[in-house]
Amino acid sequence: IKHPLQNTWTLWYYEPDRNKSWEESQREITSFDTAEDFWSLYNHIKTASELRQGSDYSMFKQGIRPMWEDDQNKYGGRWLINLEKKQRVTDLDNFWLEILLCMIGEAFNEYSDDVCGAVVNVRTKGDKLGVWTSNADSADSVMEIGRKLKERLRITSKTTMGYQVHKDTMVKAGSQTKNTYTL
Ligand SMILES: CN(C)c1nc(=O)c2c([nH]1)N([C@@H]1O[C@H](COP(=O)(O)OP(=O)(O)O)[C@@H](O)[C@H]1O)CN2C
Repeated sequence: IKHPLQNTWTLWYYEPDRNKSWEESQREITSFDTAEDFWSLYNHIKTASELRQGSDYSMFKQGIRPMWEDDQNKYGGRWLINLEKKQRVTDLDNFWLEILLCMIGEAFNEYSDDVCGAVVNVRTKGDKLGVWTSNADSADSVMEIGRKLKERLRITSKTTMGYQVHKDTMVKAGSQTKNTYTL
């Protein structure tokens, strides 16, 4: 039999389309709830570094849409990892896979329930990885999730990680958003 996961996860794909709104451009691909089905999906699709620039993958718990406005996201924020351009070849795909495995493997111990999902933004100006949590005010939860991420991704001080509250990002989208926590 297949190995069941604690949660069901949904993969979304975003590609910019001038004829559609941002929300309409978010496409739900498929959901899975076993380790085997995760791997067959992962091995079937392009890696993040193979996507067109401007595209995103998002993987969220089933029922949570990959957007600030979702009830599960609106009081939360994200741990954001900004990559250097050259890290697309060396780190992007490894970091993204490691984040996916942390999530489906519930690696954040008692704080795994606060994890909503993760987003990878493939951008000319530098790729970004975000892990979204549901409550920006739970400092211990946010910090423990950040610490575990840093550990599992083996992120050194070279790569910065900051936690941004979605409410702040929404109003400052495009310019620099302040980090409420940093690691
Ligand atoms: C419901 N709704 C409209 C809505 N809900 C959302 O949740 C949401 C958006 N809109 N986003 C839009 O994408 C632009 C680029 O952000 P980016 O994170 O791709 O980053 P770049 O500026 O492309 O690097 C954002 O400026 C925002 O317009 C982003 N976003 C998460």
